[in-house]
Amino acid sequence: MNATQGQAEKHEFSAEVGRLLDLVVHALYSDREIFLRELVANAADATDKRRFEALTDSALALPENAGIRITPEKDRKELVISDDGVGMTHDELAQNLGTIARSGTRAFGEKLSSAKAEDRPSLIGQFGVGFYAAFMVADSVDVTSRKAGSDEAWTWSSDGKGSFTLTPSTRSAPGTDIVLHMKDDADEFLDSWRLRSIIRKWADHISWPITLRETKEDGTTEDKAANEGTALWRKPKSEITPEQYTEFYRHIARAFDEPYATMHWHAEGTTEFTALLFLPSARPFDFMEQSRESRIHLHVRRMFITDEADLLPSWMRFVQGVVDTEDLPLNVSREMLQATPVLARIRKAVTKRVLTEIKNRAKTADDAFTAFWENFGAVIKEGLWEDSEHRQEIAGFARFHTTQSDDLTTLDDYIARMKDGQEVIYFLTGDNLDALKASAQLEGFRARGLEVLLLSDPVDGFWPERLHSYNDKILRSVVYSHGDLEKFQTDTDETIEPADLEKLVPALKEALGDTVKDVRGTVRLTDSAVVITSEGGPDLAMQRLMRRSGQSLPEAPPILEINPRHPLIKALSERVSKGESIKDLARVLLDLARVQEGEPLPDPTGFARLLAGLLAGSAAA
Ligand SMILES: Nc1ncnc2c1ncn2[C@@H]1O[C@H](COP(=O)(O)OP(=O)(O)OP(=O)(O)O)[C@@H](O)[C@H]1O
Repeated sequence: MNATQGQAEKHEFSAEVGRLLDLVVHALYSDREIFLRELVANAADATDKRRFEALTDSALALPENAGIRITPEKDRKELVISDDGVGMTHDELAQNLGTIARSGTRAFGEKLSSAKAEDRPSLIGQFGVGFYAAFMVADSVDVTSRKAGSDEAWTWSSDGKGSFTLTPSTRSAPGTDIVLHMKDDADEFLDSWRLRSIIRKWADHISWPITLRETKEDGTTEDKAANEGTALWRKPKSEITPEQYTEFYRHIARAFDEPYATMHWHAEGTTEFTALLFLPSARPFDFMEQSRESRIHLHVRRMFITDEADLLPSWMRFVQGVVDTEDLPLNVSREMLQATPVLARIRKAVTKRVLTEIKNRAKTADDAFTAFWENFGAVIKEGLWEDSEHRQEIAGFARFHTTQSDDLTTLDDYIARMKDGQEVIYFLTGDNLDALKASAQLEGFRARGLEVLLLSDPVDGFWPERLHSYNDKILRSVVYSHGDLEKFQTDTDETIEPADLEKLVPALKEALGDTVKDVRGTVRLTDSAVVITSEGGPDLAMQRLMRRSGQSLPEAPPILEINPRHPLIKALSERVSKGESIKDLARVLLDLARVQEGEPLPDPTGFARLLAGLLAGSAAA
């Protein structure tokens, strides 16, 4: 199986692979055994893939005894992992094993290099380091692969130090052999008992047979079954221990945490299926960068079919697990999967069950649910935007930050705390929680004891437009709610005489020209002098978000609102009544409002110069 003929081509690893390899090998020493989990999972994926492709091309059919073979060669200090999977071409070997395609992998490298040593194993747990984990135990690795449907085989070889070679090779049948030339200190992974226990721990549920070559006392060898391969979800609940559930969850999610919730049930009736689903208790670190599709595994009569059947809405994509049905044929094609009503029925039932589980856990309102919400709330809120069927239910258990306290609140609790006469659930959206808490937009609401929801996840810019109302209470941004403020008393503004705006407003309008849409007095401010806002359409925070996500929006000048009780506005008003110019001050005032709102300045240098001039004047005075 090793390369014997032809010229070796030398290739350099992409820079990221080099760095990742270095990190994986040096940082994760204590968790070395997961190399086997990663290689066996890859072998199983490749075998699944070939089985699926053979449905439409019988030439690719798997051999009768298809499986994964693990062979320790103690004398040669080699460990060989072979599969009958789909295999890789020359280009696929170079691409898959020489570059990093997933952006998450890059982020992983960055996170790992900055993590404390004791946190590293759990990071690796959250992330399948994949094939490169082999270099934790091997000085060098040879991968010989023949693509199903092709006669050509190639061997990829590397010592994991910057480059790899590709050499023409031979293999009697399609599939892949991975030969690990083990490090001196990795002998334990050539022992059958050790290998067997790792397989039991990590790969027991893989439905392909895994065999382990064992040497008998007389020196002959025997391939012995090493995994149980029974589908755990088919066993009665009473026969499954919590540890087995956890191990299965970790296997299917490639995770290290405990499941937060385990849902295991058998449905009978119009559609028959068994489901074993989990809510994770930790968020995979690259979760927000992963694709938006649910990855629940669909099996038909125990046989893995696909993880692309979209069995749950994408706002539930954190759910992990398996659905196994009797009601589809084993040779179900992708087209059929999309069209069959069976899948639609299963999807409905499974979604309902997960929703009920989350709702029940939300009712307990304990720390575990808060942690769950902190991990996945930003994704769940996508459902408020796109899942019209469940929108109100999601709103019922969603949690929010507010101006009231540091604890998260529900909308029901917010409503219970509403002031007499308050009809509206107020919210403010923005980029981050601290900036929101300090926003000038909140001053008038704070002064009147009106609680405001603080929404700082990117998705918060969108869903309020579709939720409209909850329990007959309208949701509205504080940016568009200043009219409501007149209805509520505050004890701060009575004592200070407001400035006369009659001359100031036209003077500001003249000084600012078409850089503003309007200038007006406001009651929404107590501490700040000015605020900018927009009228109708998306508010300024939303406009910024939309621009950042690449949408082009027409530039609309903002409205400048001024606080008649602020000393600066009073001073300006006096200047105007004395007939003095406020041209420069007006421009600084507008830019100050922009800075406060987090808006970019159109002319930062001009602003700095003007401000320096004004400061020089006041410092000299
Ligand atoms: N035994 C194999 N047979 C066929 N292709 C393989 C095999 N092992 C790896 N590959 C290919 O190489 C790619 C990279 O493997 P690697 O384990 O590094 O990442 P991954 O499996 O895509 O992701 P992860 O392991 O991080 O979940 C795989 O996606 C697959 O295309």
